[in-house]
Amino acid sequence: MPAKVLLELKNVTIRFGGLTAVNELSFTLYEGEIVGIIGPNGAGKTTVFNLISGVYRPTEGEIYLYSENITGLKPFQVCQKGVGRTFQVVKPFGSKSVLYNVMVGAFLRTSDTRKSREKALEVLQLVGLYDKKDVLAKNLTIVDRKRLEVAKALATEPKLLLLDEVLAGLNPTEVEEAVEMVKQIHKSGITILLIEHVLKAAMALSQRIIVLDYGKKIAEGSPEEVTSNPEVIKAYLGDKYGIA
Ligand SMILES: Nc1ncnc2c1ncn2[C@@H]1O[C@H](COP(=O)(O)OP(=O)(O)OP(=O)(O)O)[C@@H](O)[C@H]1O
Repeated sequence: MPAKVLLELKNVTIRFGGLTAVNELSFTLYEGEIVGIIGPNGAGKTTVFNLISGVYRPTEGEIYLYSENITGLKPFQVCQKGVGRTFQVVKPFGSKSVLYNVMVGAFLRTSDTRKSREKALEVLQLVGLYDKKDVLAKNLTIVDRKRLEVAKALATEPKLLLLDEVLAGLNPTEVEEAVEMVKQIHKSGITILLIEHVLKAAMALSQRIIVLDYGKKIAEGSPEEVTSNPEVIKAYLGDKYGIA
């Protein structure tokens, strides 16, 4: 049986004044995929996440989740429908424990404290933070803060997880660990759409890549296909991150 369509963007455009941050973007995401969105600085990647998660409403176009038009829904409604996300800049409740922070996410699905604690402990195990459940969030290292951010999103029980640069700022060993974590999450049955600047890792993780430049999709395909695409190479020339 062919995979089910989970998410569909149809000609999505958003303008901020005179700037078209995302320009007639269309793509389809199937259940069970890991898809990466890459592109130079300012290409519109985070704006795409803000559009999907309801932070922004598109100026034009529609967004469908399991064939339901979710365009214009509020962020908590999109989250309730099964889309979890992390943010590029992580903002935990610093003076609260790791467990508390994750339970906040779990309360989206239950008002029962015991159940929310159980869910939080389960996702802490999945992201490798179980042993640090009682540590105050502000005392976590960068890599653990990223894990916490992912755990908070997972606690909302998403069907689709949007990961915004979870590998940025990590050293090579930490990147390897984080890549492993993303693979585990995917194995647990969650579809993943990720934005990455660490291109090697994005390539290693993603089955399919969408390349944005100035808000437009300039390429889509397997990692091999997009990295040999002349337009993609041109878009990255001069970008400090390079293609490698
Ligand atoms: N709320 C906003 N108001 C005005 N302009 C915005 C807003 N949000 C994003 N932009 C602009 O839209 C463009 C795309 O930004 P976006 O953050 O989506 O890019 P990005 O690909 O995620 O970049 P980076 O890799 O640097 O995070 C940029 O020119 C940005 O300045």
